[in-house]
Formats: sequence, C-alpha cells, structure tokens
Amino acid sequence: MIKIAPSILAADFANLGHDIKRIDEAGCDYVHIDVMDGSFVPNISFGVPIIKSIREYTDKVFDVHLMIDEPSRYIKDFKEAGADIITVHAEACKHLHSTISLIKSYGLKAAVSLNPATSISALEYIIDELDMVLVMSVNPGFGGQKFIESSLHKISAIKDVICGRGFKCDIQVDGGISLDNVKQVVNAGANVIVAGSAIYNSEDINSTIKAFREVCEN
Ligand SMILES: O=C(CO)[C@@H](O)[C@H](O)COP(=O)(O)O
Repeated sequence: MIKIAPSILAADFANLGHDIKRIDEAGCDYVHIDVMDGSFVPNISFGVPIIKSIREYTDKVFDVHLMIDEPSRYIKDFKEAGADIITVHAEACKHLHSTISLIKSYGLKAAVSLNPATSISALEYIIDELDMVLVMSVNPGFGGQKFIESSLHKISAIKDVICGRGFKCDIQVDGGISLDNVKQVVNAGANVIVAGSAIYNSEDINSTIKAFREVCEN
C-alpha cells in the first residue's frame, strides 16, 4: 500500500492551516513536516510551536522529519506537539540506537534517514528496530531540487535487506519526486512518497495527489 506524504515545506507559511486542510481533503496519508535547524542543514524552517498550532487542522499522521543535530534533546517536545512518526538522521545522532529507543518509548513510530552520500551500512545494527527508513534523494535543506539517481539503487538495496531479514519496515523517499519519476522509486521498493513542490506548486492539489496515487498503484 503506497502512502502519499506531501511536504509542507512547499506550502504557503502565511496560510499553513489552510494549506494543510487542502492536502487533508485531497486524501493524503501523512503530513510530512520538515524541521531544519540551520546547523545540520544550511536552512531554518520551523519548530515545535508551529507543529503544535497546525495539529488542530487535521487528524492525518504527522510525519516529522528532524534535520537537526542531536535530536534526542527534543523528542519529548515533538511528541507533545503532536508528532506520530519521528525521523532522525543517522548522521546527526551520536547515539542513534538510544535516540530510536527514546522515540519508541513515547509510543511513536521511529525512522532513520540517510543523506545521499551515506551508505546503507549505517543501518546494519538498527534497521530491525525501525518502522521506516527515509532515503534522501536530494541533499537535505531545501525543496525543489533535482532527484539524485543513485537513490534508486539505495532504495533497492534497503528493500533487499528488509526482505532478506523478513521484517516489516516502510521505505520513504524524499526529494525531487514528481509524477515523472515516482513510478521508478516505487518499482525500486519505496512505499512512502514525499513530494513538496510537485504537489504544492501544481495547479490543482486535489487532482495531483490523486494522480500520484494512480501512477504509484498502477
Ligand atoms: O526534506 C526535504 C528537503 O530537505 C524535502 O521534504 C523537500 O521539502 C521535498 O521537496 P521537493 O523536492 O519535493 O520540492
């Protein structure tokens, strides 16, 4: 089952509640929320208070992607703000295993993200604990970048590990996804699709989300 997760990084921040309602009514599965700290990534987006204030606009799953250094410092705050899934970067955690345990201790789903240049070997001793792996198909920090082709091989390699070990774990892909390349990432093994500009910059969000689902599932 494919899940569509529009990234609100591409939404109109002055009308965030309204823009979340639009993707909710269009039938998205997750609301993908990109938190950036200006240190782990060269950009600052928003944090806990904004997430808390948009929580009332939808019941959809809040899929919070933390592009921040040492995220363990803030897991409790993001849980209280309304996160359902928390993704941390392998590159940003000194103690990845304990950060994942902390996320799970709050009853949240836990995911690890890998930057484009990070090997899947970083997942070797943690993947069995995860609900999801996030493959970054652009360098994190900005929306609207070009999809990095080597991500396809990375997705397939992760899929092989998951199938080989025989457990359940979603594979999310994020960055440069459009209606033109989404089928390739699904064929490679991804089942959670993040798209920011392809959805929010489209003329009709409703039909674009439906088109994403149709392309992925057929
Ligand atoms: O995390 C990020 C960027 O760091 C992504 O979620 C982007 O926001 C996706 O945007 P598009 O590439 O789809 O415009």
